[in-house]
Amino acid sequence: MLADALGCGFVEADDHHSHANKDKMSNGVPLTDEDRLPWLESLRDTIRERLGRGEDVAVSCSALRLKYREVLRQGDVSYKPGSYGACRVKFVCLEASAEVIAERVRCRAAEGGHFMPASLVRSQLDLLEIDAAEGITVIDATVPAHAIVQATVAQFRDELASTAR
Ligand SMILES: Nc1ncnc2c1ncn2[C@@H]1O[C@H](COP(=O)(O)OP(=O)(O)OP(=O)(O)O)[C@@H](O)[C@H]1O
Ligand SMILES: O=C(O)[C@H](O)[C@@H](O)[C@H](O)[C@H](O)CO
Repeated sequence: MLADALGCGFVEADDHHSHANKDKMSNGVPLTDEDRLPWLESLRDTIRERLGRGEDVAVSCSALRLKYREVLRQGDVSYKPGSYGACRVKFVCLEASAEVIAERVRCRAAEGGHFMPASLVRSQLDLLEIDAAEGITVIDATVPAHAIVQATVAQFRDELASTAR
């Protein structure tokens, strides 16, 4: 929905996970940083390729830790570590309580549509870290999806305009 609103391409980060990573998560075992590195590098390369072609892209991704986001920010070849504001790779954090998130994941797992069990939600939230200096946009994810998109686009238009090349 966000990609449509921005008129850009879309990449689902889960499509970049190896079979081994997906199997691990299906079995209720959290991934390690080592498991995640090749996945993040693959996403970084995809972002780099798209930006290199002059395209924008929206990526849905559990970029939980600052060091994961630093890999993704390298998708902008001009990125200097720590210069968050100047980076073409922007993040939006969809915020909801642990209960709301676990319930959504449970519903989705019950529909049989996803490898990720609700039992892993706690380990994901335990890893989530956002450094205030990053200036990440935080959006309330408990409102309807179209309102989330609207709020995100409003934020992104300004931010993207300021780093457009
Ligand atoms: N704004 C919303 N209001 C109510 N339910 C929502 C909202 N957004 C998503 N959901 C529901 O939450 C579940 C998970 O949503 P979705 O698969 O889009 O999340 P996701 O961020 O892609 O998850 P993951 O990163 O774990 O794959 C779905 O069942 C979806 O219908
Ligand atoms: O880094 C990870 O542990 C994974 O990317 C997970 O976060 C899941 O794949 C995601 O939450 C389901 O979409």
